[in-house]
Amino acid sequence: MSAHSPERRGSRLDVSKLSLRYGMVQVLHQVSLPSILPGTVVALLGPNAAGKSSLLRGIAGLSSTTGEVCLDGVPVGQAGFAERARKIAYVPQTLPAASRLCVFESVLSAAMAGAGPDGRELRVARAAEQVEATLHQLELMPLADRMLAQLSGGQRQRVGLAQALVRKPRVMLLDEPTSALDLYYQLRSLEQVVAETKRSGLISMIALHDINLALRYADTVVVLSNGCVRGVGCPRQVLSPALFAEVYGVSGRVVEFDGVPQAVITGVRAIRD
Ligand SMILES: Nc1ncnc2c1ncn2[C@@H]1O[C@H](COP(=O)(O)OP(=O)(O)OP(=O)(O)O)[C@@H](O)[C@H]1O
Repeated sequence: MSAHSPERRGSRLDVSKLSLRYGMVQVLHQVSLPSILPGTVVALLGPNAAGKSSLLRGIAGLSSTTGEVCLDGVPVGQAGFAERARKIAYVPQTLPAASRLCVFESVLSAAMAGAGPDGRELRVARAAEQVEATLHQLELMPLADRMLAQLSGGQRQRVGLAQALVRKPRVMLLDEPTSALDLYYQLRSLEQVVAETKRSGLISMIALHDINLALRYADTVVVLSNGCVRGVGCPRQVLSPALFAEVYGVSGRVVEFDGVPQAVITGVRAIRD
């Protein structure tokens, strides 16, 4: 998958034959992806129940899987859960509302979790600087002192992104990070993710339902259906009329409008099972 020239070298991510089951139900079937290089934004697409969240959780080590997830050729499972969590940040769709922390404290605790082995005072001072920079970057400073429990769904979702970015992971797994956001913050948040991905050489894998956001921001798309990969590669090539029909059950195609690729969906093709 596509490479860029990040300021800081990141890690290559390899996902090989990843399978996941919940009880008797097989949800992912030997999912393998081409190597994902540092500085790549991957959009993870597919219909409801395709397995997008399961794949992200499997890569993060939050669900038990078979197969292999490697960073620079080393299986991430070998390093233990804490080390894996330092390298791979997973952001669920919604942060739990029940928290006694304010925004600054919640992002600070994420930064501390990702901090290196320096003395505690130094770590806190450095982490606090990083929190401030991240809150500025995501336009969250006005909310810094607000309690998480008092935020709107969209505000909480933006704080979740701040918690991931501040940790400076190698891989960021974002589960529908724009589902609660207005149009402005959908674009601004993904612009920040793309900028940080390129600047730091991390890998961002983003589950999305909005094809237009994928077309606008992703270097690569992975399309899942029934737990299998149905397409992977350059968004404009993968998102063909045949794929819209077969995977989503709709008639659609990608056109260029004012220099921006857009999906035009003209209708439902067939009633899906
Ligand atoms: N904890 C669970 N226990 C049992 N089955 C589950 C569990 N979580 C997910 N599933 C099942 O796994 C399948 C894949 O779900 P998953 O959440 O990964 O899909 P998704 O592509 O993220 O869907 P959506 O777009 O609707 O969020 C679904 O059939 C779902 O019902």
